[in-house]
Amino acid sequence: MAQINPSILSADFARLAEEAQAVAGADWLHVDVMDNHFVPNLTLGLPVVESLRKATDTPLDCHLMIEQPDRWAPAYAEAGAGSVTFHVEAAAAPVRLAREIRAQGARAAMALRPATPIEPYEDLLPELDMLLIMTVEPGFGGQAFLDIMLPKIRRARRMMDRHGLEMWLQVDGGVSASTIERCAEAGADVFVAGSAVYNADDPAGAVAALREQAERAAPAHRH
Ligand SMILES: O=C(CO)[C@@H](O)[C@H](O)COP(=O)(O)O
Repeated sequence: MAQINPSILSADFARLAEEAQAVAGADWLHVDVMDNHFVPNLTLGLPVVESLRKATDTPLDCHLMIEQPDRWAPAYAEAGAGSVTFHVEAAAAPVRLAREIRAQGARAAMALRPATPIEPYEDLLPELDMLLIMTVEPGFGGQAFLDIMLPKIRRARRMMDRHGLEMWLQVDGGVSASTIERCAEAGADVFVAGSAVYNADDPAGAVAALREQAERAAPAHRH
């Protein structure tokens, strides 16, 4: 089942509650936390996540693009995020961190920048509920999809299947009506979309259309 997670990075930050409600049919709301160190951009932190939690029933998928995720990630789970993603490039102890996130009752996810290979982390996969393969350099919305990431998505899905893991495979960056089918064919099942949703005249309609496209393109055995 394909899941569509609109990224509020492309929303109007002065109207976050309304913007969250505009995509009430989404599976998760993707919340990009950036610290201007791990990536060259600064967005929001724990107080905003706490407030968003109260403003919407859609579960929050927090993507931490920050240094020292070992110190901060469990607090996002405590603040009400249903899923917390840390970057492996920034984590000091990814296994311990994934266990701490799960111990707080959230799903634990690990993200890879475009240049980070998946192979060294194969043994970590059972500790995770989701793997995020970035399909742009993290930091900004509205960038062009990197189709050179498609082989990595395919390899990741094969690896998960080989280990018999039910975990989710998320893609983030440049996901739109013209790229989502290639991601779904390659094995992704959770799709973050910022500009493709929030720049649309009808954000809720864009979520539904993207989901339908992804469902249609998914390999038959994944339906
Ligand atoms: O994490 C990021 C960017 O670093 C993303 O979540 C973007 O917000 C996706 O935006 P679009 O590429 O879909 O416009």
